Amino acid sequence: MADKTFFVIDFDSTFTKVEALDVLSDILYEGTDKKEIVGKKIKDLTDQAMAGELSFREALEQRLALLEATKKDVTQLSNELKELVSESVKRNKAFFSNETDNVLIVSSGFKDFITPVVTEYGIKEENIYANTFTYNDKDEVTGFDASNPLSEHKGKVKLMKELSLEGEVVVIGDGYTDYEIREAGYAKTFFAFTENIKREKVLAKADVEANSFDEILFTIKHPMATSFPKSKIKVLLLENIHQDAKERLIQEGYQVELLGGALDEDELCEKIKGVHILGIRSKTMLTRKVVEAADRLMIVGAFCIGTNQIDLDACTEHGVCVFNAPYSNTRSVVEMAIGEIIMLMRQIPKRMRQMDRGEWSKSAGGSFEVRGKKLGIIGYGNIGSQLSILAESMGMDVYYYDVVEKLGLGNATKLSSLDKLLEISDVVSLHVDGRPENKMFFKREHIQKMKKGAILVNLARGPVVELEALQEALESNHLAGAAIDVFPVEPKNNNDTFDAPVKNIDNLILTPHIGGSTLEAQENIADFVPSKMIEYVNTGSSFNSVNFPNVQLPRLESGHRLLHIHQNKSGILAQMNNVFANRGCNILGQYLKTNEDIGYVITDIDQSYQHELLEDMKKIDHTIKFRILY
Ligand SMILES: NC(=O)c1ccc[n+]([C@@H]2O[C@H](COP(=O)([O-])OP(=O)(O)OC[C@H]3O[C@@H](n4cnc5c(N)ncnc54)[C@H](O)[C@@H]3O)[C@@H](O)[C@H]2O)c1
Ligand SMILES: O=C(O)CC[C@@H](O)C(=O)O
Repeated sequence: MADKTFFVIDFDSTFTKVEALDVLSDILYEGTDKKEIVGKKIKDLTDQAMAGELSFREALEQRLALLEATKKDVTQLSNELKELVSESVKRNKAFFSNETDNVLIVSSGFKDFITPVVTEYGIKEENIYANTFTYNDKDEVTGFDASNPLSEHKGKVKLMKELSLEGEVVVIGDGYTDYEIREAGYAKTFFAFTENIKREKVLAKADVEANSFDEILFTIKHPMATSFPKSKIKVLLLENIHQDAKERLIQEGYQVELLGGALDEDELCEKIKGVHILGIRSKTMLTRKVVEAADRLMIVGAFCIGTNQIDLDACTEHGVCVFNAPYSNTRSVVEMAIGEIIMLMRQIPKRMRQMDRGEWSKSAGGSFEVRGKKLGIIGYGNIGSQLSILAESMGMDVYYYDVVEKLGLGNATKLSSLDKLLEISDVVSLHVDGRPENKMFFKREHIQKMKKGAILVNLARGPVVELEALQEALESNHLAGAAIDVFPVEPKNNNDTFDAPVKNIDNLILTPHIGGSTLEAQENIADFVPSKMIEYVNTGSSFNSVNFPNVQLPRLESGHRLLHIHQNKSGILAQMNNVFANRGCNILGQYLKTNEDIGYVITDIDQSYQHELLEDMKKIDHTIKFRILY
């Protein structure tokens, strides 16, 4: 930023979200037939003038002729406009008062309603350049002061020439008349402000498009630039994540790239550079090498339940917050398990294969109802316990085994021995999580301990079952059937080929990891995970994160929020509070939570603080990441 920079800011659709004369027309004609007709005419005239298609004076005259306003209406207008100030202007209130000598409102609107709005932001009255209404003795608006250059065609340019500001000038606005200042050489940079409206003709002329004041301050490296602008947040979504997720994140203002399959480690190390938010499913191995190659990564979203594909320790050490969707696809998995259990008990896969081969085998041999059969569930978590309810409602006797204490639902019986469960169950269904200790958890010895003629279902994780042993058990008819949805090695995408140690068995169902692949589940996930990501970006809330201390935060109403992630060492909070004390900073609220590895401190502070405070925060010992929100 130059030593002296002036900020020339437009009012309508820039400082405020709206065009003031549109609002005035609504006030005047509310509840009458005229509201729509006059409103439309006013809007058309405004758009034509803003796009440079109609001279400003003509547009102004025609618009005022349509409005029959009084001083009282103008006062009502400014009161309404106070509520309609652009969000990013509100967020940066401190900037306007800090730069009070350098901020100029240059508008072809009217001081009569602009002044009460902008002076609340510390903008000086003498720095407001705009038209003024003329009134008759009944306080009715009769027109405008025609000697004001801002009422003329190219009025803003004329005014800037008269002002001849000494310093660098940045002009910020949504209209063509704002661009004309830059075109005439009275400004160095024209920011086309698109937070409220995007005018293509104006955008085409812009030096920079800015969809918020945050972005402007960030771009010019203003010392008060704080929150990272949303439009600079890059999101990479892999593995065909549902389109709704992409749309949700785009709506939030992020840049989003969506790719079909997974990437391997080296590809991902390249692709992840500059990415702030990564979305994956079960195929992407997010290794330490990838996390270390990520130079901007803040958040990882697993658009599924399992997070075993993610090096959570590496993420935590690097201050990357990981979310998953722990419930969104559980029902889909349960329904698939139920369907497969019935199919296998009735030998349907075998019958289908026979039919394909032209064999007609109408026989009840080896086919059973599920009613009254014993279902043994291993892993009684979100899926296992839901399966328990549905299976019981079909008349199955449910038994379960879990490594932690779990309350049995319905009439399910808890077993404290895995062997006991294997010994009695007609169907064994695996629903354990993918923790490293569960690799090859269900081995040959467990398969052999299963009842003769029993059925095995694995919709949990591929490495959990010793598939070679399963193949032998199926070939020898020790087991009557199996359904396997997950495999130790799975293809990266739908174009890759697949092979597994278990195959060519009549009563076997193999599926390509689709337990959670229903449209309902994918839509639920596409809603849940982005909402967590957005909440973390906007409020710092880590609630439901799988690796961060879970902190649920209130929305920030005023003030600034400092988010500090550090290694969990003693004395960090004391250091932090010393910084606040030394910089004379008023703390509005503070939250601290730690886990074994990291501490997460959130401090809400009053907006008026010395900017050097932010640098001090980054220098605190063992800091991993620091960011600010407002
Ligand atoms: N096939 C699919 O498409 C699909 C879809 C969703 C989930 N999943 C997988 O299903 C599994 C279950 O998901 P969830 O949401 O119910 O998980 P969860 O974390 O809610 O439940 C897992 C349960 O298993 C228990 N457990 C872990 N190791 C165990 C062991 N060795 N012996 C006995 N109990 C053990 C845990 O204590 C926990 O209660 C996970 O592996 C998940 O990744 C697969
Ligand atoms: O959809 C996926 O890729 C994974 C589904 C499932 O394994 C999960 O963990 O939720």
